[in-house]
Amino acid sequence: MSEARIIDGKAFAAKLREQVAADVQALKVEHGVTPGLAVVLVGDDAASQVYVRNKGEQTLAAGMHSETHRLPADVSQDDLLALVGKLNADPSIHGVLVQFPVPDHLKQSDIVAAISPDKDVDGLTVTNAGRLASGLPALTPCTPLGCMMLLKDALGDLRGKSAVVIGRSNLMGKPMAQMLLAADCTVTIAHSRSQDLPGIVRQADIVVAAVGRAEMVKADWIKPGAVVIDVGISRFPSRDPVAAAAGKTRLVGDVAFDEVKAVAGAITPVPGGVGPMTIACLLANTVTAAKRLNGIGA
Ligand SMILES: Nc1nc2c(c(=O)[nH]1)N[C@@H](CN(C=O)c1ccc(C(=O)N[C@@H](CCC(=O)O)C(=O)O)cc1)CN2
Ligand SMILES: [Mg+2]
Repeated sequence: MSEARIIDGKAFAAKLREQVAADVQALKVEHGVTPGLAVVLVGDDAASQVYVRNKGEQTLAAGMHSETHRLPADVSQDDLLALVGKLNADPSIHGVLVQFPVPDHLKQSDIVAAISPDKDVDGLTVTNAGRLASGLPALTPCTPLGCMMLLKDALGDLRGKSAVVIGRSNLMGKPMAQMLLAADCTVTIAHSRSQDLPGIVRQADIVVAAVGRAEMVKADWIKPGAVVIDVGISRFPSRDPVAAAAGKTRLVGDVAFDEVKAVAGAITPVPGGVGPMTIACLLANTVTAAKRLNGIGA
């Protein structure tokens, strides 16, 4: 059997950003609306700083208004919620998100609950999660939205496919399962406590790994020809000791890529697979929110 097709999320995301930029231009010209995204970063987590900087740069590159609010790691919950309230009320802002993880003294669920569902471009509020689960128009979490785009591109029609999602987070596993269900897949949500995880995964035409354990999914877990989407990002010191000493890292997904690609039909790499889709979908969600807030048909 031939090796898996490598799904190029980086190229797909670049095309999506071009489409978003065209939509933004049309919104400006036809409606005088410039979509605006506000990102709130608490503390100095190294990876979050990179993601937030990329969000700001890509928002501007798409022609949108971008604001980044950096708060100290010891900010109080009240001060953070007050900022979210101000952004909810700001007519130049159509998307509001707080970058995760936040420091331990802050309560993630209360922060999410403070975001206006109309501006919830992470799709995390109970309103948007409920709307997704109910089959109503919703803003939906960016990473699973990106996974769905890659899956539809790889497979076309997903109807009747057996899909296993490994992971049950609000940001990824649960919305991913809802999106696959909405596409008429037969969906199983598995997780680190599932019994016989390899046996469950082996049934799947579509495997989405979002469990956060480096290289956990092995080749003998995969049905030959299955499409494998790897959402994991674990960071390790570079294999080159000189580079490692200089602080260089390498990224590893939840899937043992080198062995799984010999069995799968198609697979996303890490990096360059799902990751770049996250910010591209965030931009797309911000345009969707701007249209809905201005009563413009999406
Ligand atoms: N409020 C949110 N917080 C977090 C989210 C989120 O969607 N909303 N997701 C992740 C972080 N994230 C975006 O915020 C994100 C993760 C990864 C990438 C990405 O482009 N990954 C690249 C590798 C980049 C690298 O070198 O580190 C890839 O996989 O190719 C973009 C955004 C958690 N927090
Ligand atoms: Mg302003």
